[in-house]
Amino acid sequence: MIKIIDGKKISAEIKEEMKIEIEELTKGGKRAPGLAVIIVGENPASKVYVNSKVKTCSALGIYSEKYNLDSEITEAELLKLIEELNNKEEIDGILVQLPLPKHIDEDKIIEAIKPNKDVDGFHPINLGKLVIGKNGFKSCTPYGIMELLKRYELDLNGKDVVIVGRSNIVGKPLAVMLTNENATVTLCHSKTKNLSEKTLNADIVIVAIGREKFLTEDMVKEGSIVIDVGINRNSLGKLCGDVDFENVSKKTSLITPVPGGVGPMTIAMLMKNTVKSRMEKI
Ligand SMILES: Nc1nc(=O)c2c([nH]1)NC[C@@H]1CN(c3ccc(C(=O)N[C@@H](CCC(=O)O)C(=O)O)cc3)C=[N+]21
Repeated sequence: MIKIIDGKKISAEIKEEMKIEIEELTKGGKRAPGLAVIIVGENPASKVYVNSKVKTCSALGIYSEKYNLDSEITEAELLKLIEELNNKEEIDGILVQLPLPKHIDEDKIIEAIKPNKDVDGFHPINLGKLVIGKNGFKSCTPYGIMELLKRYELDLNGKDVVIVGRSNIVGKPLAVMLTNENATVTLCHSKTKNLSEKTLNADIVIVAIGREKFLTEDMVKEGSIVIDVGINRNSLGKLCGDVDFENVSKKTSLITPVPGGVGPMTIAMLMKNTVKSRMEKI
């Protein structure tokens, strides 16, 4: 029998816990947490994610504002909106959905968000705090993966973890988080030599590169744990991860599915960061 790590179930539990926390806050006469979500342009996938974030907010009692901006908006106009939201009392978190159109500098936008409202955890200040082990916002996807491992009571002490993919929003921060929990991390990427040799020796393999069926069964050790961060559409338009689930799952002791694995955790941790931001102002 395939043993899965059920991100959908765990994210539902986390959301339920937060809902109660928010109810208590507002019952005490305090303002609810507030999240502003900004989307630029008409990317259909981005729209789906943004709508799901807004829906989750309302299910939990989080106040939200959604800004649908035209793809032609200038960088200066977007910066102006961020500045307004930085100064807006009822907004605790600001999320600018990525990717942005090419004429807008993503780094500049991220850096304009006040670090104490950067619930995505993408600002250099928050990434820096993570590296030195200080309290800041953690990027939602790696944070969600850490929470999954924790709630499945998987001991990371001295474990060999291989991450494939070195993005600033998943691979790199995840390598730091796992290191902070005493795992031995190997961060692999497109220039890595003998990748299979590394993944075959790993207790845990985490793949975040965005290529369907990239991780195959000949690349994993019997009894290992596999975490799939990929979100791809296959030729039939079906959502799939970076792992050849059908075959890899025959060897793993635990594996995350796509959908229903890491994805729902990303949204849950965004909500968690928004609540944290609110609580820190009380
Ligand atoms: N500033 C910013 N922050 C983000 O956090 C961010 C972003 N930009 N740009 C795009 C990526 C992608 N992302 C996902 C969130 C939830 C699911 C999710 O809930 N997935 C479901 C399925 C959803 C479906 O059916 O399409 C699942 O895996 O079960 C997936 C992907 C957040 N992102």
